[in-house]
Amino acid sequence: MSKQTYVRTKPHLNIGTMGHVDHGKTTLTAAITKVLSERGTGGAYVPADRIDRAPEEAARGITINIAHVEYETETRHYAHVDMPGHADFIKNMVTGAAQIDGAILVVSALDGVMPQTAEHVLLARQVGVDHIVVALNKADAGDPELTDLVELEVRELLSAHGYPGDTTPVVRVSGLRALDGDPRWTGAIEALLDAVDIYVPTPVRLTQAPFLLPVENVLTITGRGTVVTGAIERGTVRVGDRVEVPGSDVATVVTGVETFGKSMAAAEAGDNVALLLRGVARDAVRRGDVVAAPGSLVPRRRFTARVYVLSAAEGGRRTPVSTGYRPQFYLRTADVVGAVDLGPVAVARPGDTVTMTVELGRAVPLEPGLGFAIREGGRTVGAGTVTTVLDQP
Ligand SMILES: Nc1nc2c(ncn2[C@@H]2O[C@H](COP(=O)(O)OP(=O)(O)OP(=O)(O)O)[C@@H](O)[C@H]2O)c(=O)[nH]1
Ligand SMILES: [Mg+2]
Repeated sequence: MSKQTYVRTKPHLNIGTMGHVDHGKTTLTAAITKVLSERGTGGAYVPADRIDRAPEEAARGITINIAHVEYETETRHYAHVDMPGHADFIKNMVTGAAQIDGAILVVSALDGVMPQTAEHVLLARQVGVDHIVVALNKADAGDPELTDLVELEVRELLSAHGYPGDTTPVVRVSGLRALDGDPRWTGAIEALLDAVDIYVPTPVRLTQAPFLLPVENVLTITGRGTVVTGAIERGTVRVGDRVEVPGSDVATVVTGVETFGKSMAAAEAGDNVALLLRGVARDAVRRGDVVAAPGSLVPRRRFTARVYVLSAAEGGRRTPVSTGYRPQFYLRTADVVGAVDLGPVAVARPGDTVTMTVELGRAVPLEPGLGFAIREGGRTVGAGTVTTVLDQP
């Protein structure tokens, strides 16, 4: 792969922008890279039209999924995923959020809390994003008193989902005006980044555990082979390590490790990487699989879970679900159909929290505490946590 080498000098964190469609996530992401590239702490300016470029084009240039950009503050190296706001892209949002250590919730000061603002906060809570910083964007165009109301509304939304809404940093920004170089607004971007540096703690990484990488994307580099990308959930990996894809017959050796186009001697939990796998066919591994240390885990199909069924007001179903219901389950990067058994209760109404047994259509790595989303017909209808992993029937 590449000749440049990544030198680890600062803690690495994964962060992302989320929020309703058109509230300015991509513009803000571009503005962050511009302000930081001018500050000179590290990372290059990535214009919005490059952040939004299609993954197919990125694949030609190899390495990480295009929605990721990297930048550095004085104290940290960040990989930033710009999550799409449109409802159709919640699938990507779930994948993105599953691997971030903190999120920047982008809310337009002109529009306030909108349906996907609320849905993203709910999903973030569910997939284990513990720290959210709010960017009240488009503050250049908003009336200050209205913006105060929007701020209150966002704080209430966060509190309603178990975040500390009263103490969450809320920073008024204008991605657009910061891109123009207006000092008032580049200063606001600096304030936002300071809030992220201070408010989002450096997570404890499980570097000693057996290696596990949930596969986010699979690419082919002509002449070199198959590359898988994603954020390492636990353990470490280096060139020459043996790995497998549990539940498939893929058992191979890692022949390249990269992050953002730079090769790495060793990658560890939290790092966003591309791994080159020796002799693996493109279709032998797919998004939703995991690459793991040999023999370290066995995929399972059945589990019990505590599940919150979203109310109609939250964008969920209007009618109850009952035993036999077969929605899609989003676990790590996997998207699998599952049959629901509600036991003696038999029925769960929108707004209820229930215990259920789930039998997935395909085995995936499961463990107590793993969060997941339940979707049906393009919308999120539930959110849950695995409580017990059951043996295969
Ligand atoms: N006035 C003003 N307009 C902005 C600002 N930031 C973004 N916009 C405009 O809002 C529109 C949407 O911006 P994007 O950055 O594409 O929004 P997004 O949230 O990434 O949209 P999706 O990815 O489709 O969900 C564009 O027309 C931007 O120019 C801002 O700070 N102030
Ligand atoms: Mg966007």
